[in-house]
Amino acid sequence: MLEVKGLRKVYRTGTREVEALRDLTFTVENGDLVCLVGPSGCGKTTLLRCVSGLLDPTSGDVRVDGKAVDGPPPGMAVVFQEYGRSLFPWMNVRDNVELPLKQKKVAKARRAELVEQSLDAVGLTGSESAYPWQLSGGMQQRVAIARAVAYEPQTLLMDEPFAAVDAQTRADLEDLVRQLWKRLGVTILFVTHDIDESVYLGQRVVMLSSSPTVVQDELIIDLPEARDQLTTRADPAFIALRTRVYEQIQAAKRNAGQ
Ligand SMILES: Nc1ncnc2c1ncn2[C@@H]1O[C@H](COP(=O)(O)OP(=O)(O)OP(=O)(O)O)[C@@H](O)[C@H]1O
Repeated sequence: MLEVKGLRKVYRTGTREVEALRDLTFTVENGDLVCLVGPSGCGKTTLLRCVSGLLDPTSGDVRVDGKAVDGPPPGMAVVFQEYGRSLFPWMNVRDNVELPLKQKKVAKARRAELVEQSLDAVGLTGSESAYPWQLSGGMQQRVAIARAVAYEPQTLLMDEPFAAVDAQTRADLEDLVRQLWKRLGVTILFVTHDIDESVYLGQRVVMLSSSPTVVQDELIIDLPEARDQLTTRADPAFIALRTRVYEQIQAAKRNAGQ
């Protein structure tokens, strides 16, 4: 279980202070797929950096299975928005996916197996020898997802991973995430500013206010487990849920303006 309790982050640069996160509390049960949605600049990246141990919070804490996070937790992998910057251009696809496994000291034969399986899972079998710059944006993001999946994480953090790809690729990648989640039983915390995406993907949506950020509301997404881009998005229940999330985000912006 991932627990975020009373998380606060104030950035201090010289005499300037920015209170990015004011007070965030929420939990993600093992095996859940939870989406965090909030307006631009509300501190989503800051939150993920605190959860993944890359940044120290000013106060509050993050626990994974009861243990306080102090540095990157071993069973966690992150997929960032900027795939162009997260893949090494001088390494081919195979080597990019294999690198974290080498760092984890996984034996060679097992590494080869994991690389093959994860590239197959994201539909990239045959692209092992290509370099990132020879691939489309959507394919590069698939490589980043394969790299995270090969690591066999218990928890996968995704920071607006599809913000930079076109709409059709985005829809394919959303379906890929749900498919991998079901197949691997991994816990996913997926951050997005896209309301429709949060409702389509999540079992639960945690809505954040504008900065300084608090949890505005949480919503259970009681849509059928089997989702597809056409029928789910046309379902009146989907439309009602997205309207609720939209209203909450608008309310959060109004409150911030006061
Ligand atoms: N290193 C830093 N130093 C000072 N302020 C920062 C730093 N990083 C982020 N901030 C500030 O903290 C706030 C939250 O930023 P953050 O990038 O976490 O938001 P976000 O929700 O991920 O943004 P976006 O939706 O645009 O990706 C912003 O006001 C930002 O300017």
